[in-house]
Amino acid sequence: MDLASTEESVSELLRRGLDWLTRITRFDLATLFLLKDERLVAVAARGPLANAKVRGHVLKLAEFPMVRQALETRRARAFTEEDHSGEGDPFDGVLDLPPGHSCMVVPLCSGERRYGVLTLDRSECETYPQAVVDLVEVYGQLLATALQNAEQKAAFERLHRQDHEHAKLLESQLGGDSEGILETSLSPVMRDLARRARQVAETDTPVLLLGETGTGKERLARAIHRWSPRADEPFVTINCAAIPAGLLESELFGHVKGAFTGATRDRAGRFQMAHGGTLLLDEVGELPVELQAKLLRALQEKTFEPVGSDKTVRADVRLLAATHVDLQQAISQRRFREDLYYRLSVFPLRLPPLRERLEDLPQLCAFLLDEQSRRTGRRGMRVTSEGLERLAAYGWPGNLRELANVLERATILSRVPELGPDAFDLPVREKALTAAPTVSAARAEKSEKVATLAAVQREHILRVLSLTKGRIYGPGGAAQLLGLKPSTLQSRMKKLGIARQDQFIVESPS
Ligand SMILES: Nc1ncnc2c1ncn2[C@@H]1O[C@H](COP(=O)(O)OP(=O)(O)OP(=O)(O)O)[C@@H](O)[C@H]1O
Repeated sequence: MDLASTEESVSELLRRGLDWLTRITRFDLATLFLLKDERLVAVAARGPLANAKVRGHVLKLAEFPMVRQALETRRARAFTEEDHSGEGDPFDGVLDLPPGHSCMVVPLCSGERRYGVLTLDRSECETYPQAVVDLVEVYGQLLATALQNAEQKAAFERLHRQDHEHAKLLESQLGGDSEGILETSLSPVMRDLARRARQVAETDTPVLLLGETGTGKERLARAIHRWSPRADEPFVTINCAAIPAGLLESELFGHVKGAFTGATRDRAGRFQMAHGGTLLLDEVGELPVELQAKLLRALQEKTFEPVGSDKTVRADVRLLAATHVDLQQAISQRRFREDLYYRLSVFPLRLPPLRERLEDLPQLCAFLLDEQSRRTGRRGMRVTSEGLERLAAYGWPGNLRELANVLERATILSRVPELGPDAFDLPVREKALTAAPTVSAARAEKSEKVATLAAVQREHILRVLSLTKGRIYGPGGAAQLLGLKPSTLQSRMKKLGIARQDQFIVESPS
């Protein structure tokens, strides 16, 4: 037994074990030794002779062949006067016991495990009778079995704790663990949403998650998976907007070797990977029309053919889809199949934008700061009430994702744990940026004071820059989102005075 990890329950067991022994036989000293690396270490002692020196006494097995023999044969034995003179006394140098005193060694073994020995000593010079030795031997067996149970229980609890910690770590890495926030939300809309999500999670019904970018659609999808009977099976996601249209079919349904240039081996698609579990089709509105028919069939019949194969594959998948675009509009523009839409939208769940659930701001900030502390190493960060007021006054076009970014930036830059209003580098125009992209332009037009074209452009660029955290270049950068060349965007920004006035960090390509 690993002494360092000897758990409370084991120590308690040993203590009580020695107490019971007093009812079986007489002794002046009963000592429990546990075996560690061929040495016996005294961990507990009872009786008038027990003292601090006895506890902690160490015996090398090699120096006490009869003790070793008791352990190997698993038989208790009484020491005779002869034995003492041959091998010496285990307590020589520790106790002043008369030569030939009563002594017995009892192995503590259970199954394959050798835990140690129990020794009994009496000052009288009289060998323990065999009947007593037999009785204490049985007692030793019972004690060893109890030790084994306690050890297994401790190991099980340790494992369970580790498992729990692993699961928690994994969840937080996956961005899970926020179901609590969904369900304890102060926003009635969110609470109702969480309730409905839990209900639908129990079924295999497809769910369509709607909401602006960053409102938590993917996070809710993960929660639905975890709440579902498929929770122990894979959760697979695919972002239809992030994969070039030409590769999407093979990503979704897999391909066989030789299906196209570069297909050097068979490869399973996300549908097969998600077999038994859940597949989230993120940005489903971006799915090319040609693929939509195949998806519909995969949904209805649970079968499909990998690219380049005529063999039908079966996959049992619960489908969740998410989009921030208006699919009805996409249908009217013939970019989205109506039959697929109805199939996907059996159970739509719309996530409210952050600006419509500001009552959750304090709880969300606390949650996100805590979650980020693992990454930033800054524990105990909190937003002051003035800081919260400032955050509540902002429109959050990037929703929870933007909030997470703003908080992380503030945490890194702040020297103190309290984040006040000045800690946040929010885009200057705050509420003016609150409306969704197209709405903001429309609103500007409708407004009594009609904004100039430059003002609308400026507002739009600012909004996109705040979404990309000021990044212009690369995939997902502002230039790509706006459909402009980076150099064009930069010169337009210069003209509109954006970079200088609004202090955006504008990265240059390295
Ligand atoms: N309930 C929540 N509590 C805390 N953080 C959340 C919650 N929901 C989402 N977030 C955080 O907000 C960010 C965006 O979430 P998510 O990716 O789920 O949004 P989305 O709506 O799928 O975004 P997009 O439409 O851009 O794909 C993530 O960092 C996520 O961890």
